[in-house]
Amino acid sequence: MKILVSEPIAEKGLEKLVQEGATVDLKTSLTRQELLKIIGEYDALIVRSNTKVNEELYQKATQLKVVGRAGNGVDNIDMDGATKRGIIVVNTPDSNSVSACELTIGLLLATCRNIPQHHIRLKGKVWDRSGLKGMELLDKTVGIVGLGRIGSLVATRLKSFGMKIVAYDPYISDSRFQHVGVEKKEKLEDLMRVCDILTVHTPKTEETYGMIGKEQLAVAKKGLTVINCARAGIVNEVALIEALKTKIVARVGIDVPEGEPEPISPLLEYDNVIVTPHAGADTKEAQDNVGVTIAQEVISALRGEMVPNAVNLPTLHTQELAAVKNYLKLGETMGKLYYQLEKEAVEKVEITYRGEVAAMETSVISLAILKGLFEPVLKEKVNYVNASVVAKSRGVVVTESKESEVDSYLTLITVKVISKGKEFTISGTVFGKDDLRIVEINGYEFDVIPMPYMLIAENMDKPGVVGQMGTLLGVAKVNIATMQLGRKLTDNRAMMVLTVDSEVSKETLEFVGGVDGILRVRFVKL
Ligand SMILES: NC(=O)c1ccc[n+]([C@@H]2O[C@H](COP(=O)([O-])OP(=O)(O)OC[C@H]3O[C@@H](n4cnc5c(N)ncnc54)[C@H](O)[C@@H]3O)[C@@H](O)[C@H]2O)c1
Ligand SMILES: O=C(O)[C@H](O)COP(=O)(O)O
Repeated sequence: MKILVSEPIAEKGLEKLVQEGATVDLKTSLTRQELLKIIGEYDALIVRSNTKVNEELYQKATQLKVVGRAGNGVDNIDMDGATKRGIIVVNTPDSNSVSACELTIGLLLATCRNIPQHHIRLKGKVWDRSGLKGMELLDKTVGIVGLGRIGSLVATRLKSFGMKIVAYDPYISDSRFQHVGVEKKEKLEDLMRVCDILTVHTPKTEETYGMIGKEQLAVAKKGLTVINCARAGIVNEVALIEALKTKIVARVGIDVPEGEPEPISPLLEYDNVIVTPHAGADTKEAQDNVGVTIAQEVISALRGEMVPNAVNLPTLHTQELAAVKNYLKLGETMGKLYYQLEKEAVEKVEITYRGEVAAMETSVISLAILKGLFEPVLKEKVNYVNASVVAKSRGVVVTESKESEVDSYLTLITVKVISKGKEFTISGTVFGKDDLRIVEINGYEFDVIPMPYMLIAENMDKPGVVGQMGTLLGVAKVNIATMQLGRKLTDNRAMMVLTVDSEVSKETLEFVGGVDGILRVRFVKL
């Protein structure tokens, strides 16, 4: 595992990567050209907000499997490009929210009380309070745009100043507004009309970029204070400067000015504009959190495990992930069996979830099944991120259905693979906490614990076949660990599933296949 860290992360995070056996190169002052020259050597890249992870980089990054964003915002990462190539993007969305919230409050207080301006005068040995009258927060209205993680933390803290809080966020439920104790505004303009202080906490997207512009500032109360601790450009800087000139806006506090990391924003020229150089997450606590979390996630992702904060995968919280973990293993195992038993190209995959598993986040289990299905033919080129893209590109139709009830088991997954009119089915279950079992293949019933090496044979249900097979394996020094037989009395046929302790050579397989009554036999590796 070779990992390039292109921006500073906490020592603890670097240590964790090394402890997990990775070779880590910390190179935080590479030029773009230098980065592009060496990126082809690495399995993973860890960045913050200054490294542009885009098409130009992906084209050179021939080994890249994981991009770790040591932080929250992923606006510097081309997500489609990553997904297309099966590159998993992980971030640490919760690890620095408190620090970003506290800087927002800090900027808000500093802005409303002119703290930096006072500081600069006094440092210059000038004792002069004139022209810097501040504004109290008590009884003022703050308008929060984006009531997510940071917006909610800001709301909670500002309540203790005796402020009235209103918020605009069309993408969250009314109950979330109630839970945070904030008045909901249906329209952004309604919020702009009533607030004394505006603070933005949305991600930077096509929709939010410039969302606070000329029109929105035109309806604002005169003397508005604007705080942006989210991303540059969510508040349009040209409109903001115009509003400063016309005194619609009285003060501004900004953590990320346009042009980052170059200090080129025209806002820097205004005395009533306070700026910080994207320092929201720069606390020891946040960086330690972020560093350790991203190290864990990148390692898990490189090992092919499902990660809670994978940005280009269905969102899973840690608890949900713990609940589906064994089903991911089971699904992948079931998927892996198909191309090792059958040679027909897959046309359709029908997945049915029954019982307990039907109540879980099954979309990721379906991805695990597809990953397992295509892995034997595409090797490392398929993973959780691109499994459904791979299926689609191969013309495979995937359907998912759920039934809450199931006979005989508490929980059951059945995968039906359809190709050229033929159907292949496999079912599996999880007993107790983590006891995986394959319980059906093509209508034959078993209770098999999947193991790394297995022999699966179809045979005539007649005396002597099993014995001869055992003898031949013994001669070839292949030790049989377990053996199970499933039979269909209707057609005199049976299926044998053997778990063995070592690989089975082609020659041995041919001998076994030649036994009278063996219809076909396959060696399966899981
Ligand atoms: N300054 C820093 O150092 C720093 C640190 C961490 C995060 N951030 C930034 O802070 C911002 C918020 O982060 P978060 O963790 O709270 O994100 P979040 O995803 O938890 O919350 C964002 C909220 O914005 C809402 N939203 C999206 N589009 C919207 C729109 N058009 N109008 C109104 N609301 C909209 C979403 O519904 C969501 O509730 C992000 O831009 C993030 O990159 C900055
Ligand atoms: O999105 C984030 O996590 C913050 O904006 C911090 O960005 P940074 O890691 O570049 O400091």
